[in-house]
Amino acid sequence: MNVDIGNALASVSAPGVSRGSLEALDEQVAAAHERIETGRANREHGYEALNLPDRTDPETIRSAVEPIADADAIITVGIGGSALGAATITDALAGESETEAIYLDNVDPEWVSSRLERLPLERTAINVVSRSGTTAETLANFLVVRDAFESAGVDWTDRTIVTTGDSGPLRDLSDRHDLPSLKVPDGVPGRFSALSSVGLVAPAVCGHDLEALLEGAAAEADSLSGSLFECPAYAYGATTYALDARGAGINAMVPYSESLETSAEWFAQLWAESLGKDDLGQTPVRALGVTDQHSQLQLYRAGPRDKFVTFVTTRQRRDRSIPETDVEDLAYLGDATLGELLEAEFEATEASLAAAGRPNVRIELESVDEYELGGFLYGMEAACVLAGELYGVNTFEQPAVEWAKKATRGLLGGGAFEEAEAVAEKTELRIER
Ligand SMILES: O=P(O)(O)OC[C@H]1O[C@H](O)[C@H](O)[C@@H](O)[C@@H]1O
Repeated sequence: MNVDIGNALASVSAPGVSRGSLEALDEQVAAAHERIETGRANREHGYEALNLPDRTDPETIRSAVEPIADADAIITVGIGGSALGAATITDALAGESETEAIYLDNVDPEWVSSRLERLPLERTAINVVSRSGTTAETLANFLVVRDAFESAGVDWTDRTIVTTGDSGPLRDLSDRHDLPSLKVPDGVPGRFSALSSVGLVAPAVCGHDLEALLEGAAAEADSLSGSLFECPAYAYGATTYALDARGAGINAMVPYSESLETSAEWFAQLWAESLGKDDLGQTPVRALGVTDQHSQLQLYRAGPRDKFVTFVTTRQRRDRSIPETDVEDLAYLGDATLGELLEAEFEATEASLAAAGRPNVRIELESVDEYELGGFLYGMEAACVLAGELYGVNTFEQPAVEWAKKATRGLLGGGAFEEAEAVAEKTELRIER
């Protein structure tokens, strides 16, 4: 991936970063890079994620999924980092596969039921994914999916692959039923595990090129260097950190490609859960170009100067002509294609923010294919690790999510948790019709 930070410079936007400030920040980037490289060399928790292009073996994943490789659909039962990486890849590449990839990463009963009812279960595979093996939503959904298969008279054990840690309920289930299984990589937090057994099972069943994904990631890994002026990933991570330090605490992730819509959701977890600590961090907003020009652009161009926009663009895409029209005012469209219209809208939106002095950064991909996608995933992970070093936070833990889990468990009678008692003490001020 390439990055263009020109519209984040102080000469263009407010808040903005001066070239001098970037040069000063580059010294911290160099130190952070040293720390990152040491962490990678020692395979330290979290930093190990940046070794995945070398550590992940596509053959191991492909042979594990071989028994279900002929599936017409694959249900991935997981949540957070155990679903979003795979979903980003299969949604981005959906046009290249006949296999339907769906993700059960919520416990909305109507939604789960409607998804299951639409599937030919006898030709559907299941990948249940959980690093801990104890995530309530994942286990609950797996029990529901298993029951649906049994009720339909389909042997779920023939169609299930488990991705989990060395121990825990899912590992026990896998052993008990002698299911094909893959181990989640040690030292890699879920939100950094897209390029591993956690994120590559559904893409493998969908027939996507795992080697190309990892080659793209490896090329991005090779670009990591001690200067933000030589490394696109670090340029992005450092610039977002510097913009936040100057008041742009909201980062709107706006891919100009429908196939990258899910990547904004993946990015939101990566950025929020890695950097949102010690009263620090940036708020990621999931958005989509051109669509959100008609919903959020007004705020980005004329609202508070507390945000910046990250555009993700692609140079190549399948195109389609816009037919001629007899509507005089729209005649100009008849000479264009949809791709030309999308590009013109992106350039116009990018320029409209710059004209209003609103910071924005462009991430450029050649196209949406496995190689470029692997580079993008890796690049954003490396940018996040760098930003975490600059913020001085613990990028790889997420202690704040535990409170609600304990409260949930207490509310369902899973043990005595003071968090559950706190739920009952909610302050109320109800306004009713
Ligand atoms: O893979 P699992 O152990 O099921 O965890 C799934 C997700 O839930 C956790 O609460 C964390 O917030 C996420 O970082 C993680 O990806």
